[in-house]
Amino acid sequence: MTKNTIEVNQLAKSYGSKQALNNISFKVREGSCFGLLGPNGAGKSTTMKILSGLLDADTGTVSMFGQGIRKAGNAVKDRLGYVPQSITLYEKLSAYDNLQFFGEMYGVQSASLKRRIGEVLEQVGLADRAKDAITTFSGGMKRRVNIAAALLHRPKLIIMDEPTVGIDPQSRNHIFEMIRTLKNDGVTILYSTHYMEEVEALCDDLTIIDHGQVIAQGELIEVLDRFGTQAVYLELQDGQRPPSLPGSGAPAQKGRGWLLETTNPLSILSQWAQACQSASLQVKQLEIVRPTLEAVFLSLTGTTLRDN
Ligand SMILES: Nc1ncnc2c1ncn2[C@@H]1O[C@H](COP(=O)(O)OP(=O)(O)OP(=O)(O)O)[C@@H](O)[C@H]1O
Repeated sequence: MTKNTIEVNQLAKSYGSKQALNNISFKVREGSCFGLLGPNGAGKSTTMKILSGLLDADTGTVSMFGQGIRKAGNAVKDRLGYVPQSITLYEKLSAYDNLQFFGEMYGVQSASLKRRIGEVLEQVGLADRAKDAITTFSGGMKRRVNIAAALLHRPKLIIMDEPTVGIDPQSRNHIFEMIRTLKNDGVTILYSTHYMEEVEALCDDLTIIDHGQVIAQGELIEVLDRFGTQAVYLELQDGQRPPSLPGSGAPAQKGRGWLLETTNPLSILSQWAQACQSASLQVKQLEIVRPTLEAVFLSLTGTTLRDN
């Protein structure tokens, strides 16, 4: 039977009259990467702070590694690494010295700390910058050191609050690779973001929250299939317009081609193939495409995620 590393039950939290979380529940399977997805202000950070023990919920329960977090205290904290949204590093100190500080704070044995700092810097791709002051680092590199700090004590669960906000593509790729490696090593990851494509690239399961409420959750593929609409993508030579299909609505332009949402993609695909052949149009690409999370969010809320 699958074990759950986290079980969140009916969690609610208000700040004054502002209800940030309205009875949210979800489960994170051991060894999975779980996406907590939602627009700005949805309640992601509030959830993660409660899970990390930095904030108390008003009502609801959280268990980790099979224990209620309130009672378990340090037994849970020792196995948890938390990467906050804001970067918390000493700018004038080197990456190595920062990690030494965090290692001591996390209680890493001093005999093994030096080796461990070398390992985590390697993991985040910054081994060659160990002796450089943080002030000389790019935003993305700082974020990677911030992540390295949370890995020092070899946590079995890592909670990451929007680790890729405002960073360069190279750092983003490093973070993605690192997450995949951690997952292969059996570490459970709770990953919060408002970038849909990151969840599509990294996560096995997800919960989408909006205004403090769960609006969809499950396995990624299952959520896409349950809430999304399939579509057919057609791209023609030299940006030609696609032939119109009677009774099928207008396709939307997508990149260099056109996307037609449909409940019967096979029929649309074959109608388009025949129409293009009859009209001697040169097809560059014609395929059935899975719905995206962006489309799922739009269909559930009527708004796009980034515009919120
Ligand atoms: N300390 C606070 N005092 C008052 N309101 C708060 C506080 N922290 C968060 N909120 C409000 O609670 C709601 C949820 O905020 P939260 O930071 O959890 O969202 P989020 O999904 O993490 O957003 P973001 O992606 O912008 O970080 C928002 O409306 C926010 O303004």
